[in-house]
This record gives sequence, structure tokens and C-alpha cells, in this order.
Amino acid sequence: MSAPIVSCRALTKTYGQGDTAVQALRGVDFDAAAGEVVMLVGPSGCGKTTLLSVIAGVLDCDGGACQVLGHDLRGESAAAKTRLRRHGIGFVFQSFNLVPTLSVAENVAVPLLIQGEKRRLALERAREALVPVGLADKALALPAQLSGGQQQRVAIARAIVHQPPLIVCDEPTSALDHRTGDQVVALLRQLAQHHQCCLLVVTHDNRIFSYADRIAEMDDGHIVAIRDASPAIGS
Ligand SMILES: Nc1ncnc2c1ncn2[C@@H]1O[C@H](COP(=O)(O)OP(=O)(O)OP(=O)(O)O)[C@@H](O)[C@H]1O
Repeated sequence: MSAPIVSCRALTKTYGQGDTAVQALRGVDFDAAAGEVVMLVGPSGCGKTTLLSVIAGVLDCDGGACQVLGHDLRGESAAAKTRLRRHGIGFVFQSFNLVPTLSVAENVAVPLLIQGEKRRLALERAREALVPVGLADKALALPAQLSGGQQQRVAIARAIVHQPPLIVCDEPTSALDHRTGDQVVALLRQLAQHHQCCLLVVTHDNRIFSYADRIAEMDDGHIVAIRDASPAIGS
């Protein structure tokens, strides 16, 4: 197995307290390695987004252990987690989350600018990142001038521009039609493999399962099964 990128043991997370408490994670064991695509699936409310958010250092867990990129997240300060997110993790969301007033290239440059890269160099690298997603000619466009599939490809360029070893995606295809969603996930898989990064995808979309190496099924705050998937043809 390649280098471990994520390792969770007996992970627990509860929202709220007392009568209104919701135990979203009830002891999750989960591992993911460099170069693999793992999809987190399961019924609504089973804890997929919570698990992804803990792994991405966006949410704190209450119990158990969570190692990401060699960092023990339970022992990390908020500042250290912010650094980990900025340098180590790329994010792709259901609703693209592009800044409407920035050009496509400026949107892609955001992770580099946040890291402190000089604007000229950041924009140059952003334009380079638009090439593999097929949008080099849209660098100066505004997000609203692009289709949904094109906007998600911009978001993918933004997720990979700083070459993070981990990319997390929450329902990346749910705002897209089937064909476009398929293309977007094929592209994500191809780029993740090219950069040997670990790709974690929360999804309800069983049409994209064939792009996973492994599928982790969640139910009621647990991972109840992990199975190998058949990788998509041509990957
Ligand atoms: N901020 C919050 N405050 C309170 N409860 C929450 C919060 N976020 C999630 N929950 C609850 O935690 C449980 C797990 O939610 P989570 O969003 O992780 O599930 P999910 O599997 O991603 O669901 P979906 O597929 O519908 O997005 C659910 O019962 C949900 O209602």
C-alpha cells in the first residue's frame, strides 16, 4: 500500500448537547492512501460530510484519533489546521463556490494567493492549471459566463493548483447532468492519479462509483463496509 494520507481510528463526533445531541460519527475506522480514489457513500444523514469535514480539519472530532498527512488533528492548534488546509488539501464542493466577481484565473489563483504567492506568479500558475481541465481559453471570463460543468472544472483547477496531496470533494456531481458529472469525475480521477494524490469523494451518485478504487459505505455514523470498486475503463 502507498503512503497513508488519512488514518482514522474510533472517531466520534456529536453535534449539540443533552436531549438535542446528534451523534454523527460513532466510532469510525478509515484509511486512505496516496494515489487512490475513495468514495464515501450511504443514506442521507449517515455522517459522510461530517467525516469528510473532520478529515479536512474543518470540524473538530470529540474522540478517537485522526491522522492526516502525518498530523494528529486532535493535537493540532487551529492555526496548524489552517496551515494544513492551505498547503495540503484541495476542496471541490457541490455548488462550485467560485467568487463571482473574480475572473476564472483569479479564482484558480486563490489558494496560491492565500499561501502568500506573488500575484503575477500565482496567475501564471493558475493559467497553467486551466490547461489540463480544458479551460485555458476562459482565463479572463467570469464564472457566470461558464456552464455548470465548466465552473466545476474551474473548481477542480483551483483544487489542484497548489498540488495538494489530498483532495476532498463533497457531492461534486450533484449540480451537473449525468454526462457532465461523468466527465468531471473522470477528470478528477485522472488528475489525482497524475499527481499521485488521494481523492476522497462524498457522493450519492451511484453512476460515478466506477471511478473509485474503493467504496466506503456508511450507515448511522459507522463505516459498515469497504469494498474494492472496478476502476473506470481508460483510467
Ligand atoms: N451543524 C450541525 N448541527 C447539528 N446536527 C448536524 C449538523 N451537521 C450535521 N448534523 C447532523 O449530523 C448527522 C450527520 O450529518 P452529515 O451531514 O454528516 O450526513 P450526510 O451523510 O453527509 O448527509 P447528506 O447525504 O444528507 O448530506 C445528521 O443527523 C445531521 O442532521
